[in-house]
Amino acid sequence: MSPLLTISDLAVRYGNDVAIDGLSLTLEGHGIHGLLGRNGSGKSSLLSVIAGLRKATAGTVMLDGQPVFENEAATTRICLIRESGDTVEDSETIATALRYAADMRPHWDQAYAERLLGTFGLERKSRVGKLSRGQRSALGCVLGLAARSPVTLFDEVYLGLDAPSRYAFYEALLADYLEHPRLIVLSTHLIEEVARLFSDVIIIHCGKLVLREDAETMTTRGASLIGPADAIGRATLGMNVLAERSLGPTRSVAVYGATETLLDRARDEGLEIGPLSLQDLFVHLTAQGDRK
Ligand SMILES: Nc1ncnc2c1ncn2[C@@H]1O[C@H](COP(=O)(O)OP(=O)(O)OP(=O)(O)O)[C@@H](O)[C@H]1O
Repeated sequence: MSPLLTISDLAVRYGNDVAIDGLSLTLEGHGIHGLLGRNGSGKSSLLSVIAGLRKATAGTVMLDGQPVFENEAATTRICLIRESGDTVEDSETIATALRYAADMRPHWDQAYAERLLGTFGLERKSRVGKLSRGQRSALGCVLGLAARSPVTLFDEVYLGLDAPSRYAFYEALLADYLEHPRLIVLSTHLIEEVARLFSDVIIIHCGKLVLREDAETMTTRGASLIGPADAIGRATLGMNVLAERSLGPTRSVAVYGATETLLDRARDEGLEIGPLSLQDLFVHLTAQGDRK
């Protein structure tokens, strides 16, 4: 059965610090969801509440209609791999970490885990406490992928991984997802590197949901327009202008929610129309608004 994750009016506070502020979101079926947000926007807090590791201050997280917090039936179906790489005690070996994961994870694939160790150059007998930061992250990738959990959450797992290892992770994730579709959430700051993996994108800012859109729609709705300032002014009437910049008489704008009709108007004005990358869209959408 494909999972249904329902997050309703979620709030997470640490004393007076608001990490998540009335966020509602439904994730259904299979997909690789990109979770984007600036530093301190609440990604890790959100993921740890989804995984049932932290109690929400208010609101609920339900998996297939059941609350996840203090509910083993739900939490065994959710695997969160955190940026800290806190998988097992430092004194344990990688082999032990794999054994624990095999005990905890009903869909664990030991042969796949062993292959992934080879991919990331990890040794079964190595002590976790002696791993470098990147090797710790690689172990997190192995544990998260081989768990094959119906809901798999990767929270900035790439920290410390070098570029070849990050690309190996992306390739493994995509190949394994295609063979074993599941609900994956990947939080990342390396947007351009992973954008191609996302089936949809969730952007949060100051603990609130700013945008949730499937990746394909997102690329068709965003555009950059360049041309004379007066023509830009006429063409962008009715468009959602996220950012603008002037260079002498020329102006460039980033717009979101552009329909074909509006873009036709921009073409008629002789404007140069280009794509808006996910990274640019993210930067513009999260450029304003300080946490209170
Ligand atoms: N244990 C904690 N105690 C107090 N405040 C916390 C704690 N953990 C997080 N916060 C605060 O909650 C807010 C959200 O933090 P969170 O770690 O969820 O953000 P994030 O989006 O994962 O950030 P980053 O991208 O920098 O890792 C921040 O303001 C942070 O200072």
